Parts: sequence; C-alpha cells; structure tokens
Amino acid sequence: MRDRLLAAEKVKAIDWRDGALYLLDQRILPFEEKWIAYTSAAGVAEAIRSMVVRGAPAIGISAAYAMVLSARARIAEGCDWQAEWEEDYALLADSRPTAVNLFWALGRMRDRLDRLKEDADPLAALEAEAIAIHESDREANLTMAQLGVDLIRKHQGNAQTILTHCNTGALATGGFGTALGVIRGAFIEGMVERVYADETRPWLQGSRLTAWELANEGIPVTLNADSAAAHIMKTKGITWVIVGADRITANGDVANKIGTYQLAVSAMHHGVRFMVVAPSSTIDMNLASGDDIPIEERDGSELLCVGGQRVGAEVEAFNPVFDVTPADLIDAIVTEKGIVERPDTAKMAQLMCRKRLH
Ligand SMILES: CSC[C@@H](O)[C@@H](O)C(=O)COP(=O)(O)O
Repeated sequence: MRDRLLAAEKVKAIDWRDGALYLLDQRILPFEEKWIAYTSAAGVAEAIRSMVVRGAPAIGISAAYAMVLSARARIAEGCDWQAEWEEDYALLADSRPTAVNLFWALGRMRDRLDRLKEDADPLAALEAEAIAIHESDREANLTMAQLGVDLIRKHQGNAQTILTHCNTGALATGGFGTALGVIRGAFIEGMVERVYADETRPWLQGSRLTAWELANEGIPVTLNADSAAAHIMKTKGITWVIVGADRITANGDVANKIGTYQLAVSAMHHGVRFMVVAPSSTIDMNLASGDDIPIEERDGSELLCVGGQRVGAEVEAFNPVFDVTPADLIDAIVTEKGIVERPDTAKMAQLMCRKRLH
C-alpha cells in the first residue's frame, strides 16, 4: 500500500530549493496556482499570518525553514546573530496562536542550535533539521494513512461514505495529508464511495482546497454547506467523519477548524464514527485540557465579505476560527505512533511514550 500511497503524492504546497522557501499561495486557489518565493523570516511570518500557507503541519514546516533563512541573514550581518535570530523566532511564534506544530517546530530548531558542537556550521545544522522536520511529516502521513485505513477496515470494511471538514490534505502538510491522507488511502484500497466536503466557512478551505484536491485525483466528492452536515449524516449513510487537528491536549481534547465540535456532537447523535488524524507534533502534553488552548479570532471581514465583496450588514462580527471537541466525543485519534481509541489522559500518555511506527 505504501508504494500506491506514494504514487498518489501529486500536489505539494512547500518547496525548499536554491536557498529560498517557495509556498503555493492558498489564498487564490483553485483559480490560480502561483508560487511565492520567500527569503526572509519576516516574509514567512507574514505568509503564515495571511494564510498563504495554512494547515497545522505546513505552518510548522514553513516556520522551520524560516529559521534557516533567519540564520543565513543574521550570520551575514555579523555581530550577535543569535540574539537577532531569537527576534525572528518570536516574530514567527506570534504569527498564529492555535496550531501547536508551529511552536513544536520552532522549539526543535532552537534545540538543534543549543546542541551544536563548537566547531559545527550552524546554518548547515539548521537546514538539515528543517529538512528532517519536513521529511518526517511526510513519513507520518504515510503511516497514519495505513493505520487509518486498517481502522476503517476493522469496523466496517468497504463502501465508506465519509464526511470531512476544512482542508487536511497535501496543501496542509508536508506529505499527502492527515485526514485526507486516510481518505486517499481508503480510496486507493477501493473502500470509498463518496466524500462529502464541508465548505468550511468563512475561509472556504473545503470548497476551494479539499474539493480541488479530491476532484484532481478522481475521488468522488460532493460539496455541502457546513450547516447541511447533520442532515447529510441522517440521510446519506455517512459511516465516518474524518478530520485533522491543530492541537490535541493531554486528555485527548482536540482543537480543529471551527465547526468540528458541532460535527462531533452530530456524529454521536447519529451513531457515526468520529476519527481525528494528526501527527504527534500536534499533541501538546503541556496542556491538561482543551480549555487551555488559545483560540485564534480573525478579522470579522472574513465573515462579512465574500470574494472581497461585502455581503453582511453593518454589524460587528465574531470570527473564532477554531473550536475544541471534547475527548469523549471522539472514537479514535490516529497518529504515526499508533491509534488511541476513546482517548483519555492515561491513553494519551501511553501513546506519547511509544516510538514512531516508521
Ligand atoms: C492537516 S491540517 C489539520 C488542521 O490544521 C486543519 O484541519 C485546520 O483546521 C486548518 O486551519 P487553517 O486555519 O486553514 O490553518
């Protein structure tokens, strides 16, 4: 299955070459495929903030490369380059608050620098670390896809009708996706009849990105309004809701794109299984529960305007872009270290002690 999964890796959103970070501009997909080259950490921080690049793992990978760009520029400037590198670190850490992969990747880059032998080349070491972070996310996607497919097979086998939310595919990761990776794997194995993709208001990751990724590969996909999800669960024979995550806490609570929580409540009501797929870099064992997760609120204009055109009345808009699904609504969390069914604090702690399966 691994080879067939690798052959399905067609789209990518992040490219590190010729000493620059290239990002596929996700603000204008699916109408235009435009790559932007970044050569400074400040540029990458702005790309994360403005969502040129988005999705928890992709944000972390981009930040890691940004720290290489920072080191190159700061070393060239001379003086106390590490102090200025720390300023870039803080700038990146401030770009988006919810996805913990950002802080995890930045932490790994700083650790690499701290462990550096005196005569070692810091730039080469940081670049190797960023590439390792990128590669290991790609590997994690492959492992999670295989584990997720096995889990589906264990419960129901073929003929899955799956509902998903946001975009968790190649555009959001270093490989071919977390939740969308499992869906891709299940399709390759002949197990998927149809995928329902929530449009994911207000940024439309579902209609612009997920529908585009799935349609490009010939995976049967139907787009629906977020508010149609409960009706679809009731009438369309949904077997699984499969989503990604931006931060999972020590008790198994999951922060993900706004609207995920109501999907989990609905899934429980309709007896539909609920799977979360995320690499261990998304797990934050420092937070006891989802109540502690900082939830990003973005500008109200994202709600009040569509395609740059004002559609809402002249009122204030509240735009939290993530929510927290409590662990007791989740059937399984699939990671590259293994699967946790019916997550709780003890099971999450056991999972984090395990080695990666690849
Ligand atoms: C593999 S991506 C998992 C999550 O990052 C994804 O579901 C999500 O919520 C992305 O939010 P976004 O605001 O588009 O960065």
